[in-house]
Amino acid sequence: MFDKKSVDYSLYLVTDSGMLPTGTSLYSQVKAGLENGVTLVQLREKETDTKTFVEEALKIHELCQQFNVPLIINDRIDVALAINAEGVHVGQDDMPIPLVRKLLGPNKILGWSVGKTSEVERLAQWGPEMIDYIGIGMVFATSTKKNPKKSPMGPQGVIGILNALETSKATWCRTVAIGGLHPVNIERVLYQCVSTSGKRSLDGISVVSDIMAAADAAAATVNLHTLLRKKTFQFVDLYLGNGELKPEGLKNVIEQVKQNRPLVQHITNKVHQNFGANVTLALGSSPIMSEIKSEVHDLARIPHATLLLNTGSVAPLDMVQEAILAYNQVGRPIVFDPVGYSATETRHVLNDTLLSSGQFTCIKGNSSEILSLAKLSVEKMKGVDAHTGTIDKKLLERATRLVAYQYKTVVVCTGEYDFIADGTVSGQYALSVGSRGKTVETIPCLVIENGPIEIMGHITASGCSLGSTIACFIGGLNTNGNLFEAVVAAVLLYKSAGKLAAERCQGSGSFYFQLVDALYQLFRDNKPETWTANFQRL
Ligand SMILES: Cc1nc(C(=O)O)sc1CCOP(=O)(O)O
Ligand SMILES: C=C1C=NC(C(F)(F)F)=NC1=N
Ligand SMILES: [Mg+2]
Repeated sequence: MFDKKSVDYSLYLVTDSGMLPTGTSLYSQVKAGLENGVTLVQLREKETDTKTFVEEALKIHELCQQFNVPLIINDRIDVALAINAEGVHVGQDDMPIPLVRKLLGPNKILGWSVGKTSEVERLAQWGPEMIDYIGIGMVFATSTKKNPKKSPMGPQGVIGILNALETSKATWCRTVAIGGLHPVNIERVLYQCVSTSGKRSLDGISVVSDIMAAADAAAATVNLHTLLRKKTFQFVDLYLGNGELKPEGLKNVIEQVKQNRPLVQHITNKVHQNFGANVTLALGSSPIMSEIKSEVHDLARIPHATLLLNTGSVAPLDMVQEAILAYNQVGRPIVFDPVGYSATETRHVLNDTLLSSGQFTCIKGNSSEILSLAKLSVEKMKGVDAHTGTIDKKLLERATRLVAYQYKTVVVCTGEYDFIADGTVSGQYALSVGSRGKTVETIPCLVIENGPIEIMGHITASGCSLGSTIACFIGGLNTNGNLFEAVVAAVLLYKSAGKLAAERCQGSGSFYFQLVDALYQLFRDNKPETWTANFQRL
């Protein structure tokens, strides 16, 4: 008898004979999968009559046994018992779990579809004898599941389920993600989907169409298997270090920007466009304010191209998502500015949709945007720290660290103080074991206490143009340039220029121009030792 505690959930094929390419069969697709690394199979046939289902199940079971791979039957407990399959997978609307377990006995695998944290709390109450694993989904939109009753949760929704498993102490429960999983997004899912404590990551991924609808199911499986064995997601062609900052580092960043004159594509709001273009020019870089879907792949391929995505823009969603895909595909950086993150439901949904559409290199926001991205709110924390009018620094540091860790990017939280945290954990990921010691508390983080520049808030697009500055500095790096260093340099330069301009100006009008001049001068001088802004490590 096989031991259900030793199941390998890493590459879980769920069948569907409704999408088979001509010349293939259910049997041939499953066989190709098993020969190339599938570790678990689920027979899921919604339209088949019982007689055919049982015949198929017997054949597929016999095949799985040749590879010593367990077979799970979807929904049909009677068929599972009839053929003595290794387990059953049921959904929320199928037979109640305690009854399924009663029919199966203790030694068979029982899997459950889970999409909400309340369902996790339920399974925890049932205890370790009940649910063995959960299918967390759907992660992304998929046409495979007919009339779905739930909407895509994205990698951040998966993190919420992993956190709920920890909170409810369901340590025995294994996890696979499912829904729209393909090579284009699997590394990002494995990289981001770690519980916030760092203790737990996904035990595997589950696919239907990537293999079942593949003309070459063997090649599709090999590709998936390779991604699962990789340990690093090099999502951008930069050095994702562990926060080290070399003494000459800041000077070195600007040298590279001067040398490489990066192209910075701005997809941004109307008010920021002109100022952002001028800031980009002042920083020896070349702006392009294109929102044309059909040229975005060409732009992304221009050497040192970088995307600045500011969601105050009204560019069509499909064009923005194409831009994210284009820059991710060529490993070029994207700076994301989630303007008004949750000020309105519309913005909340739009920003969450974009945040689950690709891997960002840097997220820059003001304190209220970062606090809401971290799902922390001043109100919620008010009881803890009676703060004196300004949001307390501990809360902002925590929020910056959380967002960096959960989205695996560098995060800049701007305001009275600027916090910068590096959640990229060197691009590392691993199945099941979590982050192996890299936690929210231990990722690199620093604060720039430049003192408030009151007048900064009196001109348009001052925050947005910090985004342009960060994009210029990241984009200007040579391959393997230090990402964290470039972001720190950008914020230090920007704040120092702001301070200089505030001293020189006679009002908000001249501040606008003094700021561009100050950026221009400090950039060309490239003497970081003269900059007035400085940082403290946290
Ligand atoms: C079977 C199934 N369950 C889902 C859930 O969200 O519970 S999504 C899904 C279909 C996944 O198919 P594909 O890999 O082709 O996107
Ligand atoms: C609806 C489903 C959700 N998840 C899974 C699996 F990934 F296998 F756990 N299988 C299903 N049939
Ligand atoms: Mg079902």
